[in-house]
Parts: sequence; C-alpha cells; structure tokens
Amino acid sequence: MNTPTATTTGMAVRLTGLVKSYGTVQAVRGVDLDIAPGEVVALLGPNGAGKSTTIDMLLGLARPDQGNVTVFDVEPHRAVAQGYVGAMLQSGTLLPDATVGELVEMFAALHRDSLPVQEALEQAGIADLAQRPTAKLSGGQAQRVRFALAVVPNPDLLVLDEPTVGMDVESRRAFWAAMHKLTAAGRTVLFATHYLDEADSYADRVVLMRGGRVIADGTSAAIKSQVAGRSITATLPGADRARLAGLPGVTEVETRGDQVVLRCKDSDAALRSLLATYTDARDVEVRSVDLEDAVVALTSDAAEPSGALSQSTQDTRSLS
Ligand SMILES: Nc1ncnc2c1ncn2[C@@H]1O[C@H](COP(=O)(O)OP(=O)(O)OP(=O)(O)O)[C@@H](O)[C@H]1O
Repeated sequence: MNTPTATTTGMAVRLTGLVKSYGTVQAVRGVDLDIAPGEVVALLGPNGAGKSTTIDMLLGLARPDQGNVTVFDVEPHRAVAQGYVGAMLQSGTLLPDATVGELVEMFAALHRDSLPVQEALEQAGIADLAQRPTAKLSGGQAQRVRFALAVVPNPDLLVLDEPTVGMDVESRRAFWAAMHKLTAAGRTVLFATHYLDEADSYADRVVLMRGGRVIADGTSAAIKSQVAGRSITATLPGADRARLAGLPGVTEVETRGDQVVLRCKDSDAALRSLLATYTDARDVEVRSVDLEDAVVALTSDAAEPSGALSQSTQDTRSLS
C-alpha cells in the first residue's frame, strides 16, 4: 500500500471566510474550516446546504467571491496539479470512447507519482472491468471508475462528493473497505454524503452545513450530544400531533404515516403519559438519539438560526 508523499506540509485543508453566490442565491455564506492531515471528515447537510459549492471551491473549480482556500499550504490548482488531491465528484462524464483501463491510464499519465494502473483498478474493485468501454458501465460501476481516477494520482487528500450514490449494498461495503486501507495509511479524506450511517461509521469528524454555513462541527458523538434526550417511536393511527406535542417531556413530534416519533427531554414522563393517553399505542420503542435524529433536529426549520448555533459549534469542536 502506497503511503502519502512526504512533500506536503501544513493543514490539509484551510478554508477561511468563504463566500459564494450564484446570482441571487447565496450558496456559501462564510465558511471557515481547517482539516488536519490524516483526518477523515464527513460533510453533511440537507440539499442546497452548500456542500458541493464548498467542495468546488476547495478543488479550485469555483472561485470564491470572498475568502481564501489553501490545500497543504498551496492554492487549490497547484495542489491538484501536484497530485496532492484526488477528487470524485457527483457529475463528471467518463470519456465514452475509452475503456476503463485506458481512462485510468490517461489520468495516471498526468501525474508524476501516480499509482500503477492495475493497483488503482484493484483498489476500486474494478480490475475485471479494465477492458470495458466506459459507455457500458452501470451507475455503481461508473462510481467505482471515478474512485479509481481519484486514487490513481496517489493523493494525500481525497475529496469525495457523495461517493457511494448508485452503489448497491455490497459495493458500498467494498468501497468503504478500500477507503479504510487508504485512511489507515494516513490519507486525509473529506466526503459529502446523505448516508448518515457512513458518516457515523467512517468519519473521525462530522461537519454539518445548513444554508451555506457550518452549524456544527465535531465527532459524531459530540454532534449527537447537542441534541439531548431520547426518542420514542410508536404506531398510533390517527394520532393528533398537537396533543402529542403537549405531552409532558416531549419536545418535538414527527409523523411518518401511522408511526409517530417523539423527541423527548424526559422520555420517562413522556412514555408514561403516552401510554396513559393512547391505550391503543403499539410497537413502542425508546432509543437514544442517533446521528440522523441529530442532523434532522439541527437542520430543521425549527432549529435555532445558524448564528445562534455558532457558540455550540465551538463547544462541540472542543469535545472532539
Ligand atoms: N452553478 C450554479 N448556479 C446556480 N445556483 C447554484 C449553482 N450551484 C449551486 N447552486 C445553488 O447553491 C445552493 C447550494 O448548492 P450546493 O449544490 O452547494 O448544495 P449541496 O449541499 O451540495 O446540495 P445537495 O445535497 O443537493 O448536493 C443551492 O441553492 C443551489 O441551487
């Protein structure tokens, strides 16, 4: 297994005061983020939070209106040209006339210290697809080819925008096993995802964006602890949301068909009153807050405005 080069220095990523608008849309509204070498960071947030725009600026694909980006102390274009960075983006058409092997070969030729093509193909789990024209790939296979293109420069930093979209369960597992080998060798990884289990399982640190800002930043455990309490789920056909919200100990009510989810600051009191009020409640479960609960709570319209969360962001970071 190749290890990161010894030539890079400084913070793997340093984003300072980044701002970016598209017309009247303020996509990114003041992002500060440092990522140390060797960290594996998940970037989370609802659609339109500004994750891809932040990644585009980090890779030099979009120019910030304000603020500064450095990658291993140099500006993004230089970092990419030097092969310090490998990226896997959401879009990115694969050259349709090339085979997978030819395409990876072409990418390898662009970089001085690239991996042998066969090794990149093996890391991406697509050694058997080397002769396949890229136009004949399934969505999940195309994602793995993009991963091979990201790793072939033998980069110190991998930036992955929703890397496992379109992969089946087995491919996702194989992908993360390959990633684990890369991170165990000391590489830095920033990945955006909507699969919160991936963030929970594979990231050292979770950065949560909403409305173009970072609203929480810390370990998954620290993010969860920002949303205190437990959840009660129950099957309760036709339950009245307002009445549920009025039960003692309940802070928030969510309904999914006949299922209700009660977020509670005092789950004992909430459970007692729920069972007393709704004697027909079924499938009742009490559980600790998971990362999904925390992300939903922190990014929902009912959450505090992002400015008000910035203090807790600091607190959370210091916990990690
Ligand atoms: N090229 C563009 N032109 C106009 N608006 C854009 C452009 N790129 C992004 N936006 C807008 O900027 C905002 C942030 O988008 P961005 O793609 O960065 O969010 P995201 O967090 O990556 O979302 P998703 O999870 O859906 O990929 C959105 O409102 C989006 O519509």
